[in-house]
Amino acid sequence: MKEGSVAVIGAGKWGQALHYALSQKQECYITSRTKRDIKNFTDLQTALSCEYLVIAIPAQQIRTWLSNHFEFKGQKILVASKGIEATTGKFLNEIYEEFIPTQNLGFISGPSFAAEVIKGLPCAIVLNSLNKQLFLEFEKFFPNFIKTYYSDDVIGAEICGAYKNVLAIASGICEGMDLGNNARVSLISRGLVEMQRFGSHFGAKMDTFIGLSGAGDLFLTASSELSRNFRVGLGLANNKTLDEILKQLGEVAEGVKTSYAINSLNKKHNIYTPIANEVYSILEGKNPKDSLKDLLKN
Ligand SMILES: NC(=O)C1=CN([C@@H]2O[C@H](COP(=O)(O)OP(=O)(O)OC[C@H]3O[C@@H](n4cnc5c(N)ncnc54)[C@H](O)[C@@H]3O)[C@@H](O)[C@H]2O)C=CC1
Ligand SMILES: O=C(CO)COP(=O)(O)O
Repeated sequence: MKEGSVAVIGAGKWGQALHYALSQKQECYITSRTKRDIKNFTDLQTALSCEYLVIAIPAQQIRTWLSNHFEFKGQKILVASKGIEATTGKFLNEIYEEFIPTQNLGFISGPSFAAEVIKGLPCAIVLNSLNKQLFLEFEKFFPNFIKTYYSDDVIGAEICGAYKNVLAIASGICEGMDLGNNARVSLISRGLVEMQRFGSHFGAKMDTFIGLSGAGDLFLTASSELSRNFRVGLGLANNKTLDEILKQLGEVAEGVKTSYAINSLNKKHNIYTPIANEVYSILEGKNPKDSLKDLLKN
């Protein structure tokens, strides 16, 4: 293993933005399935031989990718994806822990649109790990335009990052239906309460929901067309089919599959999640106008 070396795995929007950020202070490799014209692009084996890996592949592909390509040789990992595995209802930390010791795992959360990070615009994120030493090692790779905070609430960060994508779809639907600012902000506020209720069931810490990982990322994603999930919501409100919307998007919108995961988890654990339920139902064909009526019922 090349000591001190850093690589990003996955050259989508977020992988490329993180590669740009992490290249400011040191050399940083990047790899993906198809070759890209990016500085320090390398093959997978070279990337996997680095000591520090930042993995930015979509949540639903992680298990297969780890099974097929990854061999643990002591690498330290920062997970950059946001989502819940739809087939199992597992949070991303649970999947990674099947392959990698907990002490070697960290998770990025917080409001951070790739499109702004890649321009070097300032932002603040959280690096979540049960191992504070890991945070200290990764922290020094981040450039001056990114402020990094530490948290040991891995499960809280994972739930916030995944749940806010579903709420961003809901907010996009609200915007697409022209329901006004009062409606959108009511939805976001009640969404935060719902996300907290869901998270507390799984042991997330309350503080996480009012910080960058929770309210921060929710406010960002649920209020901007820069969010792919928000744009999925806009499309649904305009009666486009999900297939059409995703084809046009051409990038991952994690909230779609995560809605299915949350739908299974809230049924299994009997958690009251009215907004996520309506997003799931709309994805399954319910008319958004009927969802609105149901959400407004006292
Ligand atoms: N774009 C953003 O602003 C942010 C994205 N994220 C999260 O980062 C993750 C990735 O998102 P983006 O890069 O934006 O998506 P994207 O749609 O731009 O790119 C996804 C990339 O994943 C890789 N990939 C897809 N399937 C794969 C497989 N089977 N094996 C290996 N690699 C595969 C490919 O390199 C592809 O380009 C998502 O979980 C997303 O929620 C988190 C924070 C910000
Ligand atoms: O997580 C994000 C910003 O923090 C990106 O959100 P979208 O995937 O909805 O674009």
